Amino acid sequence: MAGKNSFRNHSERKLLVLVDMDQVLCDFEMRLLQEFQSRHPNDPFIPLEERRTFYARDQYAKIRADLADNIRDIYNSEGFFRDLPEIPGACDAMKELKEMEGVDVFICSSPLTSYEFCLKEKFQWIEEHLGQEWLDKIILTKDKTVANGHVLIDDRPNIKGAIRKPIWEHVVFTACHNVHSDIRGKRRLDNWTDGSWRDLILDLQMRV
Ligand SMILES: Nc1ncnc2c1ncn2[C@H]1C[C@H](O)[C@@H](COP(=O)(O)O)O1
Ligand SMILES: [Mg+2]
Repeated sequence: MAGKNSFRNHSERKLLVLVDMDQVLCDFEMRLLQEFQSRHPNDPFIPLEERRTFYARDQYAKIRADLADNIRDIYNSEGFFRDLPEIPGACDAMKELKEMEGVDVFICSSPLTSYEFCLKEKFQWIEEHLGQEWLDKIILTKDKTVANGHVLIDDRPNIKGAIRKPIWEHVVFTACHNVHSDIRGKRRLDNWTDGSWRDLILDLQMRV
């Protein structure tokens, strides 16, 4: 009988890896801060090492309500998602993952509800940074708990949705806002550059 952490119920024996975009492949927080400082040089800002909430606007709202509105205006602007910088090593790791035997990798991202630019620009970012063939590897959903996979690599510490116990193991990708979060026994992946992601994948593959 399959145990709690076993993946034996899956019909395919490939490891299905879901990878988030914002703050895992692309640096949402750094660009948000740079743009905020450039547009509002006289307003207080939150340095990345002092970020705590998942949504930046929630932390800015505690300083002043209008700062939260300014933050939202930035990520709703044309070009914001298209021009996000890459998290170091992310694209090389994704390309290597895609070529790994016994691994199938998908990008799993939640678009903003105000989708005017965000939706299209997520596709543009993927095409520019990873290549056209990755356009077939995109799962865009407001509810990641309904996505099927063995593992979801995502910076959001608490991922909630319609399914109370999602099928995937959530590996928390370390980000400025979650360094101090209580992740309750979940594993972390700190970066794409020190090679530890390969150990994680090997470990997960042993259980497929
Ligand atoms: N740190 C963030 N502050 C505000 N909004 C954010 C942050 N990270 C992501 N978002 C937005 C942008 C995305 O469209 C959605 C969901 O992001 P995801 O990385 O897929 O959980 O929230
Ligand atoms: Mg994210």
